[in-house]
Amino acid sequence: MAQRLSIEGVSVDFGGLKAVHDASLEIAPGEIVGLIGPNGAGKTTLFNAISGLVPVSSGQILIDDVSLSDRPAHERSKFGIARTFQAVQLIQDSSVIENIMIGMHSRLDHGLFDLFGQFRTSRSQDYVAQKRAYEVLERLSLGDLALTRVSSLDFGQQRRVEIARALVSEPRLLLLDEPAAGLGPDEVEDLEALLVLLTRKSGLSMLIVEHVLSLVFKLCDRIVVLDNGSVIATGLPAEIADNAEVRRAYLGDVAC
Ligand SMILES: Nc1ncnc2c1ncn2[C@@H]1O[C@H](COP(=O)(O)OP(=O)(O)OP(=O)(O)O)[C@@H](O)[C@H]1O
Repeated sequence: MAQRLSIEGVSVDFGGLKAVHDASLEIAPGEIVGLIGPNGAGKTTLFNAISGLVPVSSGQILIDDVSLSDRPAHERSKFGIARTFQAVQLIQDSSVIENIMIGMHSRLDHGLFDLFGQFRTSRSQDYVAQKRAYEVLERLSLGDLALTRVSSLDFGQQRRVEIARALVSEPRLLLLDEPAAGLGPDEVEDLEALLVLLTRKSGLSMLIVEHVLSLVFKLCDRIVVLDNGSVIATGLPAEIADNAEVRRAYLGDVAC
């Protein structure tokens, strides 16, 4: 099923600060797009606008031709959007499988409230949810850790669990906010292999914010560069690496 994300002239203001200014970008079905730029450029704010955590001041965010602007965050997952956060946001005292099941709520039938307003899932829904959660864990080589408490996992494994939690809602567009932050070189390689597997084999689209540029330049079909809230360049990785304005604003002499 087609799923094109279009961001058209989006601005996000915080009081007098224009965190994002008139930004436009597109992600075609199956495409992997990198969003890079210096600290404070507005990358996370744009993610938050797409996932409905901050309102846009102007502009439009569309999935195919449907505007998401007036839809609250919990409804956006029904349009096939899922995300991870810059800081790991797992319940440390709970097991891996319990954390994964939390990500399934967007797919369950929210009509099932009992007379006292308590949310109920039927036995068959519980079964389907658990089966799906185990499938995703297996896909991410986390099956053996399903019953392990999150606090006893290393950081790389916790990042993987976060991705698994985003995937159980069966998204068509995955937004990853700095998935390589805090990982060592070997873990970054593992992450790259995982992301290739998740996208290229299944047609999942991805928008990835990342400061580990070697990962972005290897993985992405296209790269969008934000600086001071504005898109200053969009292009193929080789074009971005050669772009004089991007080098001045962000890349400097970093080898890509
Ligand atoms: N909730 C908020 N209220 C006020 N200002 C904010 C808020 N969130 C972000 N900002 C400001 O908006 C600007 C963009 O921040 P944002 O976190 O989106 O940048 P970023 O590109 O993700 O940076 P980094 O690479 O460091 O994560 C910054 O000046 C930041 O201080």
